[in-house]
Amino acid sequence: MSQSILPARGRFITFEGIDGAGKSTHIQFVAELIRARGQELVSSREPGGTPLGEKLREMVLHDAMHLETEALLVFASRREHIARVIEPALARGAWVISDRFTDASFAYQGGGRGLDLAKLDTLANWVHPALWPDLTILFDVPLDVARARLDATRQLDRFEQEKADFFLATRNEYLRRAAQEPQRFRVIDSTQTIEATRAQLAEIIGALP
Ligand SMILES: Nc1ncnc2c1ncn2[C@@H]1O[C@H](COP(=O)(O)OP(=O)(O)OP(=O)(O)O)[C@@H](O)[C@H]1O
Ligand SMILES: Cc1cn([C@H]2C[C@H](O)[C@@H](COP(=O)(O)O)O2)c(=O)[nH]c1=O
Repeated sequence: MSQSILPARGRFITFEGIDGAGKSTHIQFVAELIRARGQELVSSREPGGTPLGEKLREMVLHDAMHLETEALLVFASRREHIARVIEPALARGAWVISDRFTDASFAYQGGGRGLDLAKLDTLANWVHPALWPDLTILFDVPLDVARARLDATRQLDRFEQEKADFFLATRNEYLRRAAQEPQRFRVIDSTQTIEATRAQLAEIIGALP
């Protein structure tokens, strides 16, 4: 009788933080660290990561909508992302890094917009009952630092135009989740220099089995 040997499941790593915290700056660096380990890597983002998800992203970032519509759209994008990108990649042994995942929904829709966290739990349990990141790297900065970085660089989308109390609540919800799940989260002080952050990231990725 022949025995099939399945590839070991890949790892799923997510990056989180308020807008301007610096996560996008560091994702390419982490991707290179992982590829240097000889791993196949899929680098993606949310909302987005699939053709349909990217259309939903445009709506979520630019069109005014009810806060529950916003939550449903980010989870619709996520459902597609998991089915078409994340699960197939993990199943064939590839590692997946995603610029944001469900922690962003808890932080932005829950913390920032004030949507009942129990509704977000329901959506998360429906859309991905058995999938959570193996590691979540949270880039943490005070609001004034994030705001100065954003103002210096770009045209602001619907979230980036929000006021300080929105980002304060978003950041607090991220930190609350990180404190609740210390085994999954690594919190990086993103007020450090880019070089110091890179050194910390190299340590974190290097320590992964
Ligand atoms: N440690 C740092 N020190 C100084 N500037 C930084 C640091 N990290 C990032 N920046 C700068 O801040 C700006 C915003 O960074 P980045 O785009 O990575 O933020 P982000 O968290 O991905 O934001 P968003 O989620 O809105 O895309 C960039 O111009 C980047 O060069
Ligand atoms: C996944 C997800 C994202 N958001 C928000 C957070 C950001 O403001 C944007 C994405 O932009 P980025 O600069 O590429 O990070 O979308 C959200 O509100 N809820 C979510 O679940």
